[in-house]
Amino acid sequence: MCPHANSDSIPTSQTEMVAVDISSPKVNAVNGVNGANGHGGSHPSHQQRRNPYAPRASDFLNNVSNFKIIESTLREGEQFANAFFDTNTKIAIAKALDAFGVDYIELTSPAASEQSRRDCEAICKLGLKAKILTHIRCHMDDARIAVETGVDGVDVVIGTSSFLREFSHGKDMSYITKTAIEVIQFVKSRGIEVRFSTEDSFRSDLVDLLSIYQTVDKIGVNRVGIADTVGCANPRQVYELVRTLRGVVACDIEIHLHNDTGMAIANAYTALEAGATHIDTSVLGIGERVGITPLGGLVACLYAANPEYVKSKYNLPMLREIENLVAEAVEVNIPFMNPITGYCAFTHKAGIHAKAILNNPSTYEILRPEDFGLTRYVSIGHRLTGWNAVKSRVEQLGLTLTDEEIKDATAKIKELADVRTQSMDDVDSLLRVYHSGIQSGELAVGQKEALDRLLREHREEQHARQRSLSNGKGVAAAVAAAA
Ligand SMILES: CC(=O)SCCNC(=O)CCNC(=O)[C@H](O)C(C)(C)COP(=O)(O)OP(=O)(O)OC[C@H]1O[C@@H](n2cnc3c(N)ncnc32)[C@H](O)[C@@H]1OP(=O)(O)O
Ligand SMILES: O=C(O)CCC(=O)C(=O)O
Ligand SMILES: [Zn+2]
Repeated sequence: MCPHANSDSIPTSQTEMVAVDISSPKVNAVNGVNGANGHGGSHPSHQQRRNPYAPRASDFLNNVSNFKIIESTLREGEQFANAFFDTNTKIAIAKALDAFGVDYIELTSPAASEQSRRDCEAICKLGLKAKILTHIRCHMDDARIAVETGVDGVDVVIGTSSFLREFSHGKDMSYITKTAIEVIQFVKSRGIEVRFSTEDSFRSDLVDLLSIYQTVDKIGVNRVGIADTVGCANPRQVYELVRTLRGVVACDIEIHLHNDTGMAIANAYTALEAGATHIDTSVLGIGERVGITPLGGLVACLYAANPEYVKSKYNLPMLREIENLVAEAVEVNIPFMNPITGYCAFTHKAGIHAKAILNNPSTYEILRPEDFGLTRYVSIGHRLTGWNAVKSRVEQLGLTLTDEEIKDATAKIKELADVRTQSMDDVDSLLRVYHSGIQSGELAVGQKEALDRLLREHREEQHARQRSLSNGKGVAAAVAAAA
């Protein structure tokens, strides 16, 4: 079972880990989770004052708390090797993204296939709050088809690196500029948004880039786009290019970042710091090769910077549902280390962490699971556990033990966990046996042999009960068969 089941109950079916759910209001109250401890930052300005690394007033270009997401699961995401989205799946994904609150949804080119065109029209007719874009080559044939679909805007792209000019479309910069002007003016004449992007921007000549961006800005393009098509850029390069471009164009700046070297989230964050206004994402990052900036990872990163802004803009508890929807559609699992929704994103294990987390989750959490509709866990059935975590479980079970007794029981858990990880049931049984031994006077702190005997007796009793239960079932089955 995934530990993030959105429930207040203590999980019972985890086999690998004993986990204490510390999300219940009672425990929260006891540990002051909802108190004025700074966790999750209900007052970001206060947090920022205390954080020397927070954005400064002098970072006047910084858009970390003022950005738009262009969600491209239904365009870039369709380029993921496993992706095939039928019409209903596309509609379900578009509706879910809209309910989550993304600003734009980008769709595959209607020139790709007849069904792609029909799907684009169908999604435009849904009446979503998000603006619908489609993505085309810098070519009048594609533009003519795109403007007839009912989209709110068209994203136009063409390669500007020498690689793509030579081996993809074979056009030089003057042809590219001339065609870009023609396409942009045509789309604008239809009264819809238009964006112009250079593919493979980070391997393109800077003078070529700035020159074409300046030209399209002058003729009134809504946005220009930078694309790290091969995922070669690092944060410093992203910062420099966006910052330079910010000084050259007046229009909005979008950025599209591939994740070939694992930089896509960091690069997106840096782009916002440098003045980018729009970030392309896809759910789980799916796209060509290893894909682009993942929606969930970007949201985690931007939430960490300004939780109140991100909470007010997006329906965060929907993230898990959207990721499950897309993961199922493309037949992949959610990676265990996925930000927010990874299997153990909010599970704390080592005793030192557990103690501090129980006192104040801010000690080891930058994201509040509650804000994402998820649950925090402290895992205790292992040899790295500590008596503070065990004490929390003892209290959840409603048992009364002194600190000295809890430390004694913890030593036993560690001894057993040195052989194998203890399940939730194993730890609970041990604590109950320990407690009743103390209550009955059969056990005192440090009496290892007495504890071993009580545990042995408990196990034998359980086996006997199981045997009689299965015998009972056998008799019932025989009676039923005879009848
Ligand atoms: C980096 C990116 O992800 S960009 C977006 C990628 N998206 C897609 O490719 C959408 C899906 N693609 C398709 O369905 C098809 O490739 C189509 C319909 C776009 C074109 O199909 P075809 O006409 O059969 O051409 P094909 O795919 O073999 O080659 C691409 C053609 O577009 C040209 N081209 C490539 N990029 C561009 C561009 N940005 N602007 C204009 N023309 C371009 C190429 O020169 C080539 O033209 P050619 O037919 O004269 O050789
Ligand atoms: O249109 C864009 O900006 C990006 C196109 C694309 O997918 C890429 O270059 O990787
Ligand atoms: Zn891409």
